[in-house]
Amino acid sequence: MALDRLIEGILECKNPTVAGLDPKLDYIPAFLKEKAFAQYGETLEGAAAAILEFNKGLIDALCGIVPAIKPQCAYYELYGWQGVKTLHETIVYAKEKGMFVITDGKRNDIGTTMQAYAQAHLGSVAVGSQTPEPFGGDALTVNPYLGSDGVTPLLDVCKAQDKGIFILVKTSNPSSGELQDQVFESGETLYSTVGGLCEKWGEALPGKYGYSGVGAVVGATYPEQLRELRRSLPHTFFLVPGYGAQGGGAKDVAPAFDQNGLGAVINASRSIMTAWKKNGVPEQDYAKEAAKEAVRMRDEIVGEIGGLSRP
Ligand SMILES: O=C(O)c1cc(=O)[nH]c(=O)n1[C@@H]1O[C@H](COP(=O)(O)O)[C@@H](O)[C@H]1O
Repeated sequence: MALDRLIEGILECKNPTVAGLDPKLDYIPAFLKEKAFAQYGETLEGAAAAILEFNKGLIDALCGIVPAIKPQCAYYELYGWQGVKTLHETIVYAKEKGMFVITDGKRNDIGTTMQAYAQAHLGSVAVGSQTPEPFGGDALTVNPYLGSDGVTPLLDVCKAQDKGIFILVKTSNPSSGELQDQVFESGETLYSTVGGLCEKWGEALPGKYGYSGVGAVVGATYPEQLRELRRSLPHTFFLVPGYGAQGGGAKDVAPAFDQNGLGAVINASRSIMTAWKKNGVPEQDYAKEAAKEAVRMRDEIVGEIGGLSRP
């Protein structure tokens, strides 16, 4: 089961974190942009080439330290089809380096369309006698707003292709409570109801460490909800964004973990990608500085939770 592979990567690296790759041209050192623009001009192609080099440098520096990356599709779509090609090339490169890839697409639609998203991001598609993998990520973030028939096509693809999904349960943004904290007549919140569905959907994808292939996204900015959901969702692995740039710290994310220091992977994007700018190091050292920040983040979180152990 796919999230077992993520858990194994976490245990090998002794690091329950994921590096978000949300590249904007502003984050990219001038020397990489100059090289790409000299070859392709100040065009979408030039931007996409600079992003690919930036990502490859980060992946080279982070692999072996961080078990996974999470590219957010929007930052690639921003640069048109050239950017989307870079998304694919980034996924392929990270997988070649042995990293687990969570494609952050937050996709959802009616069943037939969801089937297409599932095949695009986690599966394969028939083209004549061939069945190429369009993107090839290991897991996809998913919006549950359309209900079960928007999710079950993914479960079938996950089962057939050994992939996983992360369902938005309690997101990290300031307005997440507007809808997600609404209380039903039963007294249950919307986010806990969606959490319950994750447990149910996950029965189709059991894993060997007790966590299913249906994970939940719960923000680092809501530590109380993290604690509540960790207790109520024993088989649901958490993807926890909101550490770093959004203000979450090690103490905030600690309630996401179980007694073995497992059960969650904490994401940081900007704080890793832009560490070189924040710390004022020479731009050639951008990847080294990202790795330094990833190690600092790992040590802070592992220190807070008291280590990780194989169940
Ligand atoms: O699904 C996500 O990854 C996600 C869910 C959520 O609730 N909050 C959230 O910030 N994210 C994503 O996590 C990343 C956070 O980036 P930083 O704030 O730069 O670390 C972005 O790619 C967001 O799109």
